[in-house]
Amino acid sequence: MAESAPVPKLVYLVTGGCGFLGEHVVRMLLEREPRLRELRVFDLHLSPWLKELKTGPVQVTAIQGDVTQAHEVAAAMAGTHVVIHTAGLVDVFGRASPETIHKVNVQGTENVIKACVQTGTQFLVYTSSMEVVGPNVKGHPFYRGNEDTPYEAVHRHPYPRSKALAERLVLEANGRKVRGGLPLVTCALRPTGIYGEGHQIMRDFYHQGLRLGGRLFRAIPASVEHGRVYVGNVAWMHVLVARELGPRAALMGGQVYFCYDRSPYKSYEDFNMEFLGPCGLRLVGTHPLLPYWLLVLLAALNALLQWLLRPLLLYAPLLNPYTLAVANTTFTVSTDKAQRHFGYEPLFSWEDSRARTILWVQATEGLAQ
Ligand SMILES: NC(=O)C1=CN([C@@H]2O[C@H](COP(=O)(O)OP(=O)(O)OC[C@H]3O[C@@H](n4cnc5c(N)ncnc54)[C@H](O)[C@@H]3O)[C@@H](O)[C@H]2O)C=CC1
Ligand SMILES: C[C@@H](CO)CCC[C@@H](C)[C@H]1CC[C@H]2[C@@H]3[C@H](O)CC4=CC(=O)CC[C@]4(C)[C@H]3CC[C@]12C
Repeated sequence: MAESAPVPKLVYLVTGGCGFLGEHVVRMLLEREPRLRELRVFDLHLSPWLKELKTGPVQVTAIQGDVTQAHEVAAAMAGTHVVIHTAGLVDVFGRASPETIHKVNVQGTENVIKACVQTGTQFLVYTSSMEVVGPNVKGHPFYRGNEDTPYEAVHRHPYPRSKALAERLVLEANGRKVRGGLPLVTCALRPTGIYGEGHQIMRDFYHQGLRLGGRLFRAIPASVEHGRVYVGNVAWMHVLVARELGPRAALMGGQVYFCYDRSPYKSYEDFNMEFLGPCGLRLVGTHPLLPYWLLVLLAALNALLQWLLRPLLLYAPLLNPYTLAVANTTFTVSTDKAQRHFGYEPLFSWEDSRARTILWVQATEGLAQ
């Protein structure tokens, strides 16, 4: 007798579902999670593309809400089976205050955990970050590391600090009893630098290159490798984890997984040129054009200007002491933990990931910045 298709019965909620990664998670769930009955998309700002999704077989519910408001989170989560918590304030440029970053990333995560307990949601997947590990303030390289590689994770910047605190809360919550008496099963995914369709910083570099007559200038030595992962593969890992947390709770509960695929190890700038090159940009210089001490000085000057101008305007350039330190420190991942624990294989090859990203960069040409 032919096997019948599974009856869709699960309710998922994706926080931050209108963000760069969140949108890919939402679309991937609709494409590849046959057990889905309802998908709730929770975000501070709802995107217009959500309307297009409402015509399929899965009920898509858009919920405008704030993770820092416990009652809004609890109301949205009532009756959900799985929550994928991607919402976060991704700010390493000094746009938001450290207090706001903490509030959204840590308190927001605390609210999601509390809501799981209160409403009986049994599975929580948290989008953490490589930044939870490093690069650390000492600039130690992390070369082809895995989840068990010893590394001195010391942070001073509010963003990595908040992600580390939030990740700890999520992992500590594993096993806590939720409403109805079942244990909460949690796990954290740590993407390295995500790229792909919708990546704002890539778009910024592209427009900067266009303004500079089709050129970008090398600032970081080509020998400094930076881990990158395609957004579609990060989304796929979230979908798989959410699916496997039930059957493999004993193995996966309370675990962390780096998000990885077969994207090549390169410097941040050389990697970006994989996409920006075919779009007509050129990276000038085989070595950094400015000496490192001058970049450090410029980054410090930017930080000072940001502070001085704050009462008048928001000055938040890409270069600051923190972004320079991250870009200038080798941080690469080499692991198969996700493959061993839940059978993850990248859904998109490097060639596909590259081609999709190039198409997207080309399509952004002429768009307002
Ligand atoms: N972009 C990257 O390279 C990496 C990102 N991550 C993590 O992935 C997650 C998603 O990041 P991206 O998609 O890049 O950022 P994003 O800024 O594009 O998306 C974040 C989403 O969260 C929403 N959000 C922010 N504050 C909220 C609040 N108070 N209540 C409800 N929703 C709120 C935003 O409206 C946005 O739609 C974040 O948790 C981030 O820390 C981790 C590693 C790398
Ligand atoms: C010195 C400049 C010369 O061109 C280059 C500056 C590039 C930086 C803006 C980026 C270099 C590394 C990026 C970070 C990294 O990919 C890890 C991240 C993980 C996250 O969870 C959030 C984003 C980010 C901090 C990412 C931000 C941009 C860079 C610092």
